[in-house]
Amino acid sequence: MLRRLLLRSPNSISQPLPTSHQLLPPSPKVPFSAWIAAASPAGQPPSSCSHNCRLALRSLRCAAAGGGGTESQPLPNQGMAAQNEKDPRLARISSSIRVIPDFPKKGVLFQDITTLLLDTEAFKDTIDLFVERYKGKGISVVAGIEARGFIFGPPIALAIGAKFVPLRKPNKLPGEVISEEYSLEYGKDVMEMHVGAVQEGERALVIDDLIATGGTLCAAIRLLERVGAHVVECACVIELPELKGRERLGDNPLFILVSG
Ligand SMILES: O=P(O)(O)OC[C@H]1O[C@H](OP(=O)(O)OP(=O)(O)O)[C@H](O)[C@@H]1O
Ligand SMILES: Nc1ncnc2[nH]cnc12
Repeated sequence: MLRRLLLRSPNSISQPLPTSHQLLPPSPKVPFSAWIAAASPAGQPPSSCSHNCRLALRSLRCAAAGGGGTESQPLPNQGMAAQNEKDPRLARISSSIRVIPDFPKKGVLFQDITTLLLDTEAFKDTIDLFVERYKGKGISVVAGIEARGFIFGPPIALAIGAKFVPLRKPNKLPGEVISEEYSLEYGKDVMEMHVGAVQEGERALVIDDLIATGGTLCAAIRLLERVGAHVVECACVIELPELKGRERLGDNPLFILVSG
């Protein structure tokens, strides 16, 4: 699915990485240097941002189902999300994410968070936004999805006083596991979790970098629910709304920072 035409940047690590989320190139097939020149200055949202990279800090449409937290520890609803959309940190986060067309397959617009990780302020703001939302909410487990959920999950877990549980690709965890198969935008995969890592009744947060079709997060939820945990919310840096992952999650709450 080709949603927007962007130029592919070179893979060479000697090149500075462009840090523009959803930045439209001057025209297709212009040289890479022209694309760089069109990028917004560091820390500034691209001029197209208000239209092309709408910032979204949404809680979910299923909040009414009560999945957003316990009655004593409610998570903010959509009203709070609208207020947070004005948070200036979101523009920097959005503009620090690089978009690469046709990776790993033709038609996929790949949202590359490695450029966000190079921007120390944007990376810190990303973690802070999640920590501000989840601290003091009685969450005892942060479950991070391999691979990119392993980047964002551990600092959040440490900051909110929860344990970190890795949800891994098959045959990576050495102990006894439970497994769930799931489908992806570009393939199929299996997710595994160590038996005994999460206890019945624990309150879990699921972290990943991105929701596309939602298949990955659904598999994570199934794993956690199989052992009797309560998934308080799923949280991602990026949502690709056109792939309707939010709908696939049904009543499970989803919190995201930016929309791709
Ligand atoms: O919403 P979905 O359609 O399920 O897709 C989202 C998943 O796809 C990406 O991971 P990927 O499977 O590419 O694995 P990787 O992080 O190990 O590269 C991304 O990091 C999410 O985990
Ligand atoms: N478009 C995309 N960018 C980055 N990761 C993805 N995972 C699934 N779709 C993706």
